[in-house]
Amino acid sequence: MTADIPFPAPAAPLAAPAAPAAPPAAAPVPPDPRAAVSIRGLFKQFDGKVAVNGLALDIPVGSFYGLVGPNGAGKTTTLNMVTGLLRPDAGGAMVLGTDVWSNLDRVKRELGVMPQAGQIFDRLTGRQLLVYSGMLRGMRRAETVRRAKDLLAAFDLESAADTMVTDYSSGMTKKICLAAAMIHSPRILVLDEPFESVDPVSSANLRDILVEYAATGGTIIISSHVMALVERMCTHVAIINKGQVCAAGTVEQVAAGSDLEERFLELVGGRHAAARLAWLDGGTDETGAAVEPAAPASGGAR
Ligand SMILES: Nc1ncnc2c1ncn2[C@@H]1O[C@H](COP(=O)(O)OP(=O)(O)OP(=O)(O)O)[C@@H](O)[C@H]1O
Repeated sequence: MTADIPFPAPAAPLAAPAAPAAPPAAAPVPPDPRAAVSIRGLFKQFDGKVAVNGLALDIPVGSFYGLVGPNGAGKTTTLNMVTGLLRPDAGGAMVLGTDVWSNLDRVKRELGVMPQAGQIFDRLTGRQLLVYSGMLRGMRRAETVRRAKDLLAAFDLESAADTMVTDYSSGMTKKICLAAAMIHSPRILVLDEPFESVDPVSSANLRDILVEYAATGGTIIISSHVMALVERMCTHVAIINKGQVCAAGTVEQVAAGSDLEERFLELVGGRHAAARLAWLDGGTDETGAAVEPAAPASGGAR
């Protein structure tokens, strides 16, 4: 157990969130070893630009946790640091009481991380990819073959089981990536935009699989831009903006009696009057004069 290991502090002063002038900042809350994931002071910058800025969050065991935020808010960078794919500049995370960066192998056994399409061996067939993913996790071949069959059926991919993944549609690729993350029955699933490009029928099936998984005590962390989906499926949500958590809790707490999307817009801001793209009507220029179609270039093939 490594619950008492303090997370590394930044070596030099970092562009941490501005502290209020008064009252003095409270003592930092230590990470919670009972949480599925407990994040404290997570910080990452790329070329001097801060992507994640001292982020802290506790994700309870058995929750279906949605991370939402505008483009570039730092969701993927946070998930990459929590899952051991990217080393933080400062701060850290604990997974089921184990510090991520001092026990990476142990932490990885607990996690099922959905790979991105560009991170898989797509010249394997769907079935081969699943068997490979299971065996990579130390599972016996016979067991991986059995589970691969179940997963292919659950994700409606049986007819494409022996087709190379490179020939899958983007929705099918998403599904096989999710299946690959689940084959070793991890206790925590981390899914970056799992429903993107998945058709409504497959989405509904996928939702059922995830809800069933959560009912058995599994924890699911998804990032998504689809607020209605988060509101419908997730038990908890964190709104992330500019590399920090600006609200977190159960969906009801965060929505605070409003629609989650309304609340998101309220907290994140960024709405502005629609730009007038007058030329979109296709007929007039800025003076209101009719726009003539350009004459075809002369000298072309006749
Ligand atoms: N490898 C990288 N190199 C340089 N900058 C990066 C890198 N990864 C992320 N960033 C920057 O960090 C910031 C946060 O990016 P991140 O991908 O974490 O946001 P996000 O919330 O997942 O966004 P989206 O919803 O658009 O996927 C962005 O400004 C992004 O440009």
